[in-house]
Amino acid sequence: MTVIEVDGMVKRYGDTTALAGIDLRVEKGEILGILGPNGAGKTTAVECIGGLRAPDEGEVHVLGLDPRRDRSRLRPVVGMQLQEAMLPDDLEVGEALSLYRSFYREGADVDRLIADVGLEKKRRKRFKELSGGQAQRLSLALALVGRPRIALLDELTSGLDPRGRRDIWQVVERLREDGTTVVLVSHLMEEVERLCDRVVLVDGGRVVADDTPTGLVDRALAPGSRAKGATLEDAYLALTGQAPEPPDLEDLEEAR
Ligand SMILES: Nc1ncnc2c1ncn2[C@@H]1O[C@H](COP(=O)(O)OP(=O)(O)OP(=O)(O)O)[C@@H](O)[C@H]1O
Repeated sequence: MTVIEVDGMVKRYGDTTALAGIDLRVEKGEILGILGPNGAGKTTAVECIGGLRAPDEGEVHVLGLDPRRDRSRLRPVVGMQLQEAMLPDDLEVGEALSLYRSFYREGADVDRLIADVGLEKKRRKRFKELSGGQAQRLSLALALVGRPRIALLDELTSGLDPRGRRDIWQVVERLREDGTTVVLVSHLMEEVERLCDRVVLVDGGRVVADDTPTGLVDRALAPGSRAKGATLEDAYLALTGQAPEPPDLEDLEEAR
């Protein structure tokens, strides 16, 4: 079952075309990674899917509904982790989660969620006292507190230490076991290789590749490259035109 359908999505900010016609499908229970250089349009795409922004052109459907027009119907089933959570400065971690939990008829166990994201010792800390990584963990917990059927996670683990990253990967793996559909934006190839069933590579506001992580390596590089140790990062750099230029043979000859 297709839960997210995007057709020809265009978004402009003044003179800047952030999305130049994006098509995207996400199936139920799938973990889709969105990769791409800074400014490629990843956050804009996720914000349009989550109903925070309206595309200028094209169609977006989530569970067959319009994310903006049907926002109140989608709110209980779509959880969004944003790059920057906005909470009152003095709200404590435990209070914020209990408050958000109260918005949902059925939701996560707050104590369990706090433990899962590694915030047990910060339960009584106010939002303004959290470090960047702690605020990031809280924003993920807030996205998941209503046990959403679809989780939109923007830069899931950026700013987290290696331990924190692994904690959060386990949280996402549990979402997979529960059948939650996940869209995650990431710059970490290790994260995408570990978690994602499929990767959409966005560059310049367009989808330039859509494949499994291993399929992407095969597609981007010469046959047999994977056996020789080529990685998703190599494929990413090749597909986005960021791979280092191979040395010019004539220059090498001259240097000898
Ligand atoms: N609110 C805004 N007003 C004007 N321009 C914007 C706005 N938000 C994004 N843009 C521009 O739209 C383009 C896409 O930005 P977006 O944040 O979607 O990219 P991204 O792929 O998520 O980047 P990053 O990896 O740096 O987070 C960029 O050129 C950016 O400067």
